[in-house]
Amino acid sequence: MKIVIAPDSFKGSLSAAEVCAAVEAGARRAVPGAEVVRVPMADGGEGTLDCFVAARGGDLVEVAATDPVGRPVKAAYALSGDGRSAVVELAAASGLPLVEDAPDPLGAGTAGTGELIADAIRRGARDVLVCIGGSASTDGGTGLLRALGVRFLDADGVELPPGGAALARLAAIDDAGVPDAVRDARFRVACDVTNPLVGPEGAAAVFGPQKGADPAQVRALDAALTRFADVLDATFGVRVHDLPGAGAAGGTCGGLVGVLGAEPSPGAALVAEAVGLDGALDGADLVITGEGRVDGQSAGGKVVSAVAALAKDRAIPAVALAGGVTGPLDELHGLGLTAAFSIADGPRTLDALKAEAAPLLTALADQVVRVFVVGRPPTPPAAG
Ligand SMILES: Nc1ncnc2c1ncn2[C@@H]1O[C@H](COP(=O)(O)OP(=O)(O)OP(=O)(O)O)[C@@H](O)[C@H]1O
Ligand SMILES: O=C(O)[C@H](O)CO
Repeated sequence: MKIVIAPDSFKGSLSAAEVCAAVEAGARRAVPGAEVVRVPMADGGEGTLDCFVAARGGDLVEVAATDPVGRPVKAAYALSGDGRSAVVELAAASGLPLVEDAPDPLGAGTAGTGELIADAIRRGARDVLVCIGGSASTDGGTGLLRALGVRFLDADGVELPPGGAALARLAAIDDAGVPDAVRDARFRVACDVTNPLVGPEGAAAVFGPQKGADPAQVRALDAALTRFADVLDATFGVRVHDLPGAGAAGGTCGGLVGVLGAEPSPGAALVAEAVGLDGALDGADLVITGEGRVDGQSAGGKVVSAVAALAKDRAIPAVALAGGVTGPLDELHGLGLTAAFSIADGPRTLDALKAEAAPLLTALADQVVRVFVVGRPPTPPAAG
């Protein structure tokens, strides 16, 4: 019997790898001889680099980069063992926490993330997963793109300064200096939100305030991003104004799609692909996934739904184990989730559930796998 364990972390209590270990212990209690494959998962946010390294070997590579306001910062990305694939988290070099002491909503940029990508490409990566969200900037990803050789020019042909506000003066985008290695690379973007680039639901209006923008600055940034989108359209024939997800990380997704032809997708599906979950499911009898709380949101491109969808494709039952389970779960069932269970073994505080998460998870996995085994058709005797 083969069991694949592919959970997200339980935020605030267990990493995805710890969830795997606790579930495996329970599964082995129920079926000591089971083949168990652990595939710690993530949705493009926290923990993604660790999952990638666990699945693909390789290492974290630390780079001296530029923070959102131009200061030096050390940041890491993940490079696969074969050096061909990389995962870069935008928050590492361009995240909002880096500028808590110096918010600059108009001028903050994404250069550091571009420097990490450039380093990965220099080392041979041609498949780059960029996980975006949690940014300090609203620059449309222009800082990132500049680090890869793109130039953003005003009407006099002069390079614009960093930051989103300057894009109000954008007249031309020049990608002639982008090296072949960058052009040859495949970029995929895991976005943390589905907001469009501009307008009332856009990057500036919705996420500008948390980066320090006042209402007048939000209006200025929205107008600047609109200008950016217009020039992208005129230059590359790609319209990103209303593209779902284009507004992620201050419009970084829009810039990556427009200039590099990047492909935006929900994070968990991209991580599943990057860690090879599909292959791990070969011949599996049961998939166990999970996250801190399974709820209505879990259907929206999160780990549980991505795992359930892959399992459904192969007609493998998929069970989610979670700290809390709050319905309605109809959508998740429709996506392929067989059932979801909470680790709670009685009335408990959240703190107590978090403190006891590992042993409770082991006990629950044991019970769930026992039921699964009983419900299986008996294995036919071997031929001959
Ligand atoms: N051991 C636990 N027992 C019970 N509940 C837990 C446990 N660990 C985490 N949680 C709950 O799960 C929540 C985190 O959910 P999850 O791990 O799914 O992350 P998330 O998807 O980023 O969060 P959200 O669904 O709120 O956006 C915590 O706020 C907490 O309520
Ligand atoms: O970085 C941001 O702007 C938010 O996390 C939305 O992507």
